[in-house]
Amino acid sequence: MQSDRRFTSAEMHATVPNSMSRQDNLESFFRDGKTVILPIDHGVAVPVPGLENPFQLIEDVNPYVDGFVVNLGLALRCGDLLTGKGICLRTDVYNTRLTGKGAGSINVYGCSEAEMVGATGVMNMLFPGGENEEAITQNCADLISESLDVDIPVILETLPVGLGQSKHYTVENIGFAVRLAAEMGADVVKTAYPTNGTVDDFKAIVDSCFVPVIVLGGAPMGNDLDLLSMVSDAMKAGAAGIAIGRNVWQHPNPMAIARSLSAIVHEGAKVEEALMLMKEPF
Ligand SMILES: O=C[C@H](O)COP(=O)(O)O
Repeated sequence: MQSDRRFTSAEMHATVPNSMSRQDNLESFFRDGKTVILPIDHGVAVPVPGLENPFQLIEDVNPYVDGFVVNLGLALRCGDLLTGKGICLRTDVYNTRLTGKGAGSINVYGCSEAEMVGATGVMNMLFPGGENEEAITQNCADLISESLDVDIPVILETLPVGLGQSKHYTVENIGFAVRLAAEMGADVVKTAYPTNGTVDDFKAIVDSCFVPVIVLGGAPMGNDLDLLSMVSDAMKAGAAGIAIGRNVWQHPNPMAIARSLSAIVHEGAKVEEALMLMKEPF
């Protein structure tokens, strides 16, 4: 029952200082140097069929996921569901409908809210070349600056122009966006696999980034082969893992696709093996 997940009023107002080092916080997301993160923060931006019961989803995919990206509302109501996982608090709202100016991102929370919910990371959007680039870039800088005081690592989700702008996700633009995020001080850079990019193209991007790079999935591909191949290519190129949301929780079988993605990321499974695994019982 969702109501079981509500904190009491006292718990909701209890700020728990994060006493872990920045590195320990960062490592909460990684297993053997790789990570499978499930973002479930999309409710601030797009319709979310598949996320009606996030509590059940968290339980279902738990064995295959190392960390979650959540908004404050859910983080406050998850109780101990996220225990043992990396918890990344989304600190901006990226609903373009709120800004009315295309690529939106408004900083709404910071590291104090992250501490309140026991988060081990925070995440903001960075939209180089986007309409609100100036404010969004400054928001990211402010978040990074604040994070240095409390040692909570920052994952910057860096996407040329904005969310869902795949025609702008060229090798050149993704390369710039990734490097920009790293230069600004991101601990981890999350981005899209470049449109029409080869493994070598992405490898050059990852190699020229001095912090781990993880890839997102975008809108549902509707094709397991395409999704698993993209992830396999990203890992071959040296990515540190994935933060794939809609292609998991809007998949007809979220547990199965999460298990197959984890097999590629953590066990180096080939695409064909991961596809076969989709058919295995649990
Ligand atoms: O935090 C949410 C990510 O932007 C999106 O993840 P996704 O594109 O894999 O659904």
